[in-house]
Amino acid sequence: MTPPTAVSAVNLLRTASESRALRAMTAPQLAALAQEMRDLMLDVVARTGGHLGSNLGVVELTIALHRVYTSPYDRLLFDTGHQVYPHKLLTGRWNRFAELRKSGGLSGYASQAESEHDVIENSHASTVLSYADGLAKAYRLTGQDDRQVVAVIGDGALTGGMAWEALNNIAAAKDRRVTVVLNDNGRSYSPTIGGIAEHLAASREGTGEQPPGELFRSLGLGYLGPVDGHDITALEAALTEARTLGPTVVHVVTRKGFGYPPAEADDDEKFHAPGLFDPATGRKLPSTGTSWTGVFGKEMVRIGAERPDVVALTAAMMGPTGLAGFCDAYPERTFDVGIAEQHAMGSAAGLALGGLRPVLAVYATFLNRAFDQLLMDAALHRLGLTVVLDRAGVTGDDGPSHNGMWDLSILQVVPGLRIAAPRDAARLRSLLRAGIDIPDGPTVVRFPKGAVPEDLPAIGRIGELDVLSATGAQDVLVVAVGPLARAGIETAALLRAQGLGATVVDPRWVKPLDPALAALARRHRLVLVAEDSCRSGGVGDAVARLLRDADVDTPVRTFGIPAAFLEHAGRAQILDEIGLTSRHMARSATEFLARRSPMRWPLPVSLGGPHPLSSTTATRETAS
Ligand SMILES: Cc1ncc(C[n+]2csc(CCOP(=O)(O)OP(=O)(O)O)c2C)c(N)n1
Ligand SMILES: CC(=O)[C@@H](O)[C@H](O)COP(=O)(O)O
Ligand SMILES: [Mg+2]
Repeated sequence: MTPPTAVSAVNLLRTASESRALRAMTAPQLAALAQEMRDLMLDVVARTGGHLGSNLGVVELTIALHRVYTSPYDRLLFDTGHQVYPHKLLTGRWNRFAELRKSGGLSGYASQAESEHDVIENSHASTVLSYADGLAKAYRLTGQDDRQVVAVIGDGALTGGMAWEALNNIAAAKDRRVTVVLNDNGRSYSPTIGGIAEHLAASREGTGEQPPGELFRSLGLGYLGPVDGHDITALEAALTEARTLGPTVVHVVTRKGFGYPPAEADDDEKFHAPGLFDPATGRKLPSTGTSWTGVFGKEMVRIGAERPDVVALTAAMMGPTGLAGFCDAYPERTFDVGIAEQHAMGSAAGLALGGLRPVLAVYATFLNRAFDQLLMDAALHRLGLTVVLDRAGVTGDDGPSHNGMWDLSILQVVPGLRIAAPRDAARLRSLLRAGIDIPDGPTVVRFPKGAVPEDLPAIGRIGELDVLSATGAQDVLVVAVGPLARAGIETAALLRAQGLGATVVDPRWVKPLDPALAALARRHRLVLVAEDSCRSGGVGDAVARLLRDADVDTPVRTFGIPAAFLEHAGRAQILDEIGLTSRHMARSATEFLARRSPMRWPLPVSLGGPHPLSSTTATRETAS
């Protein structure tokens, strides 16, 4: 087969997953292909958002992988999967790449539905080696020993404990074909921390007392490297050698953001997830408004000045979780533990035992990793620590594994844990402070991704419940959790237009719920609960249980995220699709009440001020 020219080779790759086409390319053609891949990724990610630095860093590595191995017969596995854009371009998705992260378009992570070449969709770090271990065992038991299992893991993901649990097993199985490709760019978002990072740096730079890779050799693993991760020839030589060996680590040294100067110059995060930007200059488009993360970060700096016992922890996401300001102000009181949420929670328990007041900030979806530590290390010992869950609720574009939709369900069963869901910046600041002030058990404060809405003042307070509005008769009690307070208000307005009265409350603390909610519910004909979290076992179910336990038989309708993996799409689109909007809630209530019986007793007057109805001649209308 005559070697195609660079352009025709790219065209060939544009239409088919042709590792043969790749193998036929000459070095100049491969260089041209690599450049075309970088140009395309830059152009698209600048417009769609997504991951840039990590993908720019693995272009040559991915080309070499697809030239040495034959995917999908050989399995190419990628940890976290945020660096699979080159893999997608080389496996027949070049012409779809412009739809990256768009609804119905390409996922920003691996996707089995997109391609037989894709395996791990989870986007949660440090799992790839466990898949490799299991796959290799399966191939051994099913007589498919000739299938190579290649696991690409970043130096950041290698700081996750699960990776070492897997390595412990892989190292012991000399007869299984697992190649670990360690993509070492020295960074997670920011520089990777800890002894592992220091060992890798010493291996990269040939410094330190130990020979390169001693950490792996000492486990009985093979080690090849360090290899220049931007030299396709060197990469292919190492990978080809690794194919002939037992379980081996190929230590590949890459540069995050390689080939795009603004990314390479970005000392903070190397354009890890830069948002939208001008590809010509690298200038990031300013985000609109203040973010929830920003409000949290600023309040932490203020709290840090007032409370010298407050310390902060992050799992390799100092910037993304808003702790960079606290770290700048109080570096000795800030701990980046690597991508190690379980250890972060355990270390926070130790810090609390030592008399300090830890605040651990993680994305809500990654809390799942540290559930047992929160339960058995923090709650069992009634330790005063606060877990701040950013990206709580539907995030959308990052696909099913990134929605922060499980915390309000799994945390319901943690004894003594208190959970706050602020509806706006003012409540975030006050609830964060209240949470940090609770000394005898863990607290959680959760808020969504993106811009924080305007403050939404209460018109009254019943116990812990903020009353946001009370209009008309006592038909519907809307319990709106966190930022869905605004949707709750809108629901009440829509109900009013139907001649139905509604009371909207924000519980602020969703665990434990204030028992006053049951008494309030008793006075209404229907309770709606809206939560930006999974319906199964969430706040809605907790409200229903509270009412049952109080012998209140007012029906409860819950609105939240279904227990499903939601395909990637924008947040607003997803909320509409799952019916988590005021329109859906109002319609559901109206239809329900249209089928139901008469009114209940009048709303209590003492709402902390004249009942808004006292000044109007609201009529007691029942839905017709
Ligand atoms: C359990 C978990 N925690 C945090 C994250 C957020 N996250 C996504 S990519 C990343 C950094 C990964 O660093 P590395 O593995 O070195 O890959 P690189 O981006 O450097 O290629 C982090 C922390 C995650 N995906 N999973
Ligand atoms: C891969 C990962 O876990 C994150 O990088 C993800 O992209 C979400 O990040 P943001 O919500 O900050 O965009
Ligand atoms: Mg890295």
